[in-house]
Amino acid sequence: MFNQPLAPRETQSLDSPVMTDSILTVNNLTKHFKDFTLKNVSFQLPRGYIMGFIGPNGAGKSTTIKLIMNLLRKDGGQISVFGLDNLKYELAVKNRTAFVFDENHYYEELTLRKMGQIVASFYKHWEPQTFDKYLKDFELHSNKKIKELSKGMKMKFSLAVALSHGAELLIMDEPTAGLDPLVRSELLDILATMIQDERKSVLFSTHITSDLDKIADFVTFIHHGEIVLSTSKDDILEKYGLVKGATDLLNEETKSLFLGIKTHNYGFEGLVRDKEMARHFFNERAVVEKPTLEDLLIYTARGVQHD
Ligand SMILES: Nc1ncnc2c1ncn2[C@@H]1O[C@H](COP(=O)(O)OP(=O)(O)OP(=O)(O)O)[C@@H](O)[C@H]1O
Repeated sequence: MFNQPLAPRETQSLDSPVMTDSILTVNNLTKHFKDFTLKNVSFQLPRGYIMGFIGPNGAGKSTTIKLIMNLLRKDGGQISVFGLDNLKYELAVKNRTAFVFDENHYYEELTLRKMGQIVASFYKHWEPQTFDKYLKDFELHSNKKIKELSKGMKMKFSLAVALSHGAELLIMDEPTAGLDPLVRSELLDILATMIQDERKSVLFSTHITSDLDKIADFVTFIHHGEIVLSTSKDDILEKYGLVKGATDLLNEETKSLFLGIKTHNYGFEGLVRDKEMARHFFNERAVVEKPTLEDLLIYTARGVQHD
């Protein structure tokens, strides 16, 4: 069912949760910079799921996210959030969206309580009790100043803010970058809990693919400003295959089966889109295993570079 195109319902009611299957639809999004172009980026995030947005450094993840949040001006395409155009209904979209990114955008000298009060005034549906509950759960003392927080604590504070205004869509740009494994694991648990409310969705950009192995339902992979694939994680892990064999199996014909290949002293490893086809083709001569998302990222990036 995950691969079916989801038709967003263009209901333009602003406050009530819109019953649409797709909470975020990006269609043919284009942005030109001097040395980089985001090319016709399209994907859909269904309501109630977590999507990992992966790609190597400079692939266009932050640019796409900034365009969704209207922090950059697009050159073409459409973005609809909750079935609403993100520019035309910017305020309504922002009230229902939480944005967490890997930079501190709070006043260093303020206490968490004071900062919370200021942030509260930006949102229509601020929930003070929820905010206090998260500060407590995350062991953040409300009388501490922002500048006294560690990187992990700042991330938790951003998350407490993000989760306290009834947002249905949580967009996180590299939230796990620079966090220790314990805090990363806590963050993933929080997201998994959040998603139990089936109205909520998370778009999560990262190049730490092991985080996505644990929690993502969908994966959208961007490379050189283009979407390479956008599908359910299970679909990728079931269909794609990592082939391992002796180098003498490689010739012009067999090489064309691979999205990316790495050769070493003992043989080769390569990623194929169709595991069953590779099993059939190589028969007993090669081993075909389930890839990880990291394999997918590495081999697809290699393959595309070598085209
Ligand atoms: N304001 C800008 N002006 C010019 N070029 C830009 C601007 N913002 C981003 N770029 C370029 O766009 C490309 C994509 O950058 P982007 O930040 O979207 O990548 P990313 O996938 O988020 O990378 P990373 O994982 O390193 O954060 C890069 O080549 C970057 O130099």
